Amino acid sequence: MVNHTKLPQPQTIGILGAGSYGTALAIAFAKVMPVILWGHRPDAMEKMAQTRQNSEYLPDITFPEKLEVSKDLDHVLETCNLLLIAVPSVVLSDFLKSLKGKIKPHHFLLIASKGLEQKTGRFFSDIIPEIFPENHFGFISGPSFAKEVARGIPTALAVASKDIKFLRKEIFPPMHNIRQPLKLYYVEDMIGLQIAGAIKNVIAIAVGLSDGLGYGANTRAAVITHGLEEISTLGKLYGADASTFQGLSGFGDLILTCTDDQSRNRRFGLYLGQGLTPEQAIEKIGQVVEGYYNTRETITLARKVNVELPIIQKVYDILFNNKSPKRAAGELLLAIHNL
Ligand SMILES: NC(=O)c1ccc[n+]([C@@H]2O[C@H](COP(=O)([O-])OP(=O)(O)OC[C@H]3O[C@@H](n4cnc5c(N)ncnc54)[C@H](O)[C@@H]3O)[C@@H](O)[C@H]2O)c1
Ligand SMILES: O=P(O)(O)OC[C@H](O)CO
Repeated sequence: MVNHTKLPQPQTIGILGAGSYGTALAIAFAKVMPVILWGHRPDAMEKMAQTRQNSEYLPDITFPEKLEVSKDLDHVLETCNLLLIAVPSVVLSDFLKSLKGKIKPHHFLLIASKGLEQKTGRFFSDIIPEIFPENHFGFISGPSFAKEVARGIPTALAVASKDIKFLRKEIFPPMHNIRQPLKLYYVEDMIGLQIAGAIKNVIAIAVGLSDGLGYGANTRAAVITHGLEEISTLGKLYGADASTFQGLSGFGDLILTCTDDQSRNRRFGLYLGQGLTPEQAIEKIGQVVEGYYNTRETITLARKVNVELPIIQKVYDILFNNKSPKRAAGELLLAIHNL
C-alpha cells in the first residue's frame, strides 16, 4: 500500500496528452495550482512553450503562469505525483504500457480518456492494475467541451476512484475554492463512469444521424431518453451504480454531447445523416471521433452479457455492416416505438 502522507508538497499535476482536452484541463488547473503539460510531439511542445498557446487545438487562449510546457517525460514523472492522462482512448492501452517501468508506486493515475479498450471492450479499471499493480488510479469525466473548460466557463466534473479521499483532501483542495469555475465532484463508481463516458458518444452519433436525416426535436429527445436507458441497462449488468447514470458523467454528459455541435461525435452522426461515409466524416472532423470505436467495443460488452441494445446496434450496423443510414434510422424508429 502506498503511503500518501509521504508525498512531497506542494502538489504539481502532470498532464500527459496535449490535445484539446489535456491542454484545456492544464489551463483550468494551472489557474490555481502548478501544472506541467506534456505531449508526445516535441516540435508541438516547443511551439507551445514559445507562444504560450496551443494554436492547433485552442487558438487565442493564453496559458496561465503556473502552466509549464514540457517535452521531457522524465522531468514530468520526477516532479509530479498526480498524472492526469488525456490521450485518445484508442491509444490509451498502448500508451500506458509504454510507461511501464517509468511509473513509480507513488504516482496516482487519473484517466480523462473516455472509452473502452480497442477491440476487446475491456474496462481500463481492469487493465491498469495489470500494468501497474501498485498504483492508485481513478477517472475524471463529465460534461465538458475542451474549449469551454479552457475559457473558464463554469463546468462540473465527476472524479471516480477507490481513493477519492486522497484526491479530495491531498491533491485538489485548491480546486475547491468556491470561485473556481471548474468544480469537481467525487464518486466511487469507476465502472459506471467508464460505461457512461464511452457510450454517450455512440448515442450522440445516433442523435446526430437523426438530426442529419431531418428528423425533429421530438425524435432527438426520444433517442436521448432511450439511449440513456440502454446505457443504464448495460451498466447495471456490469455492476455499475444506477445513480451514476443520472449524474454528471451519465445524463449530464449525454445531454451535452447529443445536443451541441461542438461535439465531434454528434457532428460525425450529422455528416452520416447527410450522406457522407464514415471515412469521409472522420476526415472532415479531423480529430478523434471516439464513438466510432466505442460503438464496436459497446457491442462486444453487450454480447458478453447477452443483452440487446437497439439504438447502439443500429449505429453498429451503419458503421461496420454497411447498412444505409436511412434504412437503419427507419428501423431504429420502429424499434424505439416498440420499446
Ligand atoms: N475534447 C474534449 O472536449 C474532451 C472532453 C472530455 C474528454 N475528452 C477526452 O480526452 C481524450 C483526448 O481527447 P482530445 O479531445 O484531447 O483529442 P484531440 O484529438 O484533441 O488530441 C489528441 C491528442 O493526443 C495525442 N496523441 C495521439 N496519440 C498519442 C500517443 N500514442 N501518445 C501520446 N499522445 C498521443 C495527439 O498528438 C493529440 O495531441 C479523449 O479520450 C476524449 O474522450 C475530450
Ligand atoms: O467532442 P466529443 O463528442 O468527443 O465530446 C467531448 C466530450 O466528451 C464532452 O464531454
